Amino acid sequence: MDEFLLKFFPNVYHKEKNLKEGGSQYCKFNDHMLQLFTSSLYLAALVASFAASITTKAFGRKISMLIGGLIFLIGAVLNGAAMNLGVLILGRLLLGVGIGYANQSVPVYLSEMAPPKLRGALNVCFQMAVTLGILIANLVNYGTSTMKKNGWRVSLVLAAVPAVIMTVGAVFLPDTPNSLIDRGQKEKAKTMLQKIRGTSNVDNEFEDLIIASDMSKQVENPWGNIMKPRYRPQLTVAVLVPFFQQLTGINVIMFYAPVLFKTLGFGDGAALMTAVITGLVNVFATLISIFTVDRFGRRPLFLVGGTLMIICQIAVGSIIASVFGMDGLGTFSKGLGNITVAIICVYVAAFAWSWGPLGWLVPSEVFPMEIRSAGQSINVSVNMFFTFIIGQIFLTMLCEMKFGLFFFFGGFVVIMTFFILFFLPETKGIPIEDISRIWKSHWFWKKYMPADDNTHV
Ligand SMILES: OC[C@H]1O[C@](O)(CO)[C@@H](O)[C@@H]1O
Repeated sequence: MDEFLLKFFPNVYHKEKNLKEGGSQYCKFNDHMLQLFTSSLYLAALVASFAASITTKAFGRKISMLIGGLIFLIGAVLNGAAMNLGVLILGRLLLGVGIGYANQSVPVYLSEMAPPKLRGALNVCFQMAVTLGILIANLVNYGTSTMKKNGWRVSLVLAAVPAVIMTVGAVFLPDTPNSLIDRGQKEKAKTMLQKIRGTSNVDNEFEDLIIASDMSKQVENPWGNIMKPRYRPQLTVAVLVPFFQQLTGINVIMFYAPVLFKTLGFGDGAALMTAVITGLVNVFATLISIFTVDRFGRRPLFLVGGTLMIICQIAVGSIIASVFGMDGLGTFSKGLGNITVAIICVYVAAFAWSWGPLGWLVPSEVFPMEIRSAGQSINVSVNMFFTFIIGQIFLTMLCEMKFGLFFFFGGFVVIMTFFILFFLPETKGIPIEDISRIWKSHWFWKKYMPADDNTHV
């Protein structure tokens, strides 16, 4: 929104206005402060996810959600009231801390509360909520962009709504049985398990939870443990899957869709509307994942999604190259602009049934108990780190690499699709306690598996 740019990023505003008469389209939004504004949130989230793992372990999942909600609320209010760039970025950092706490505690909470046979679908619901949030934010931006004054303030302060829901919700949510056992409250844990399973017959599951908790307490140093050769496959997944998820380039579309569409020559309103369309596609394609992930498995979703993404990235890169060339001079015809948006929608859909949800699901289901907490922290922090990197350098990359940027991300999707093909075993339908057998029978990873070792089962 012009009013926002003029107030906080006047350089970007003037550069954009001057360009209306021509000049390179690739660099008009290249501004380090604008990128810092976008990406500072993820840096804060990365640091907070480690703090959250300590809070979550010591005080329970709901306390972490409560802290996350409250800090997010303060961030939203600061952002809406910001009078200068410093306060704006401070608010953004607090939003990040809230997100770090939420990302760490909510998936753990969900998977501990879920009955085992619903765990996959419920886990994908986490990403479903992420995509719904993005869509609502895009709609809010579309609505507030037409306000004469202070549209940006309304847009930013409305982040307080989910913050209040989360804070109040956390007060009323019960704690998970796993967390209660971990904190020595066995009786309470059993009553809770009976309540959430809807039956008094929970002895077997309760026994398993006690054993799992005892086992995890025996592991003195999960961080040292996860570095052992026998956990190499899991460590590889915990690092590479979130890294690859971000290197699909999805957040270029999610963060900068309006900017990208403006670069393609759409007006302000049309650019925001197009961002709403990609947001809708994102939500509906995530639904596809919920309904197919336990039927077809993870690998087919990854492989079909990856292949489609590669095709779309090559197509978008080629179209932009043909219109803007190397010097960034040129204008999109209406027809070609629409075709480009359609291709971007296919790309978003392919991501939303594959790397989006599976980027969270797959790492969370491959760790044996004794390294689960460490593995999950690695997963979240690698994800946040690369979200930060992409947020921080995208506008500069677009300016420097031009249309080549799309080939750059497309190249990464080629690599990750081959990684899935050769190195990721199928985890569909395998009970989490038996998960180590997928590595023992894998052509590559079996060499890391001690044949007679059962401690990690
Ligand atoms: O749906 C897109 C969103 O999904 C994620 O890749 C994972 O939650 C986010 O980084 C991104 O903004």
